[in-house]
Amino acid sequence: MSTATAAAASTSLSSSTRSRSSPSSRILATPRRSLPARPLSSSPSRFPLGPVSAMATPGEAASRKKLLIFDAEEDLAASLAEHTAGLSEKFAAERGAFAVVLSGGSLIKALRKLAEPPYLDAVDWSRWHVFWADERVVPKDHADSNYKLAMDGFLSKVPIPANQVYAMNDTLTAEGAAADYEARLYQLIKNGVVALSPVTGFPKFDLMLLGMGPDGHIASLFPGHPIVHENQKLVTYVEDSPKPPPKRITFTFPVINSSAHIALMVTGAGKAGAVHKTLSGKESSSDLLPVEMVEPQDGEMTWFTDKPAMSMLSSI
Ligand SMILES: O=C1O[C@H](COP(=O)(O)O)[C@@H](O)[C@H](O)[C@H]1O
Repeated sequence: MSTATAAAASTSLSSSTRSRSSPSSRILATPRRSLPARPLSSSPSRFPLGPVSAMATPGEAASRKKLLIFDAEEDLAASLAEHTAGLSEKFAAERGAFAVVLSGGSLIKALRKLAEPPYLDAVDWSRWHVFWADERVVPKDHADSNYKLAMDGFLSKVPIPANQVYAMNDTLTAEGAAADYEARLYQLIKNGVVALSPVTGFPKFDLMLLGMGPDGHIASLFPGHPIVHENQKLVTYVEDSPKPPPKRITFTFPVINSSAHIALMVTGAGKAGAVHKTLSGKESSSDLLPVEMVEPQDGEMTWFTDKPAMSMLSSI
């Protein structure tokens, strides 16, 4: 486990099967398919990837989930930085680009260690292409802008070429901005900056960094909103978000679930209810929360959580 110093518990999850094993590894479920551990690159890595990533076989459809629970936020941030830097190195070596998707909210603060040594100097930032899972339809310098949040808290501190940071066009309506972002995404798929999933036919981002709201929303996909069922478009929009501001654009579930890697950062007691509903394994008669619909089709998912977020799961 890559977080040995973090006093983190590592748990592999699958929504299809749940069983118990030793308390040290606390494996709740077996992966759907067992793939041999295999190095991804012959050159030594500066950022050793954890067991989930090391087992991935590019091009093969395998869905894996891993749960990391941290005692301290510092350790979560360190692990998230290591995870991201390792994937950056892997994809830069494999395909010459690292297409990474940011969210807004508390995630950005948790990325801060990437802008510090050793990552600041060691990461090849020239390979990064940065997107947003969702954006609020406000000017880029508005306090509610996810672009501004990421720029102030992270992007301004690392040398990513400015033309590789794909912000929403803030001069358009919500509908127009979603269509514009989707058109630019199609162009970047054509150019090979973003890969295409052979499994789903949707764009396959190298890393999708997600947060989750207390209501179980991810990106701007809110519980009970019809856009959670969008299955054609890459990017859609809402004009009635229950969380302000009301107008937002968002990647759709087919895009999110086609990612090669999803890192979902969920911390705090306020999120324990949604975490419990998602991870307890109990059948629920109510509709699925958006977070429960995160299901990688062609990749791997890692939860970065803390004890307060896990507090309603007494058996974990
Ligand atoms: O509104 C949003 O909320 C979610 C969750 O934010 P958090 O502060 O509770 O972590 C965020 O992931 C999303 O990008 C944002 O637009």
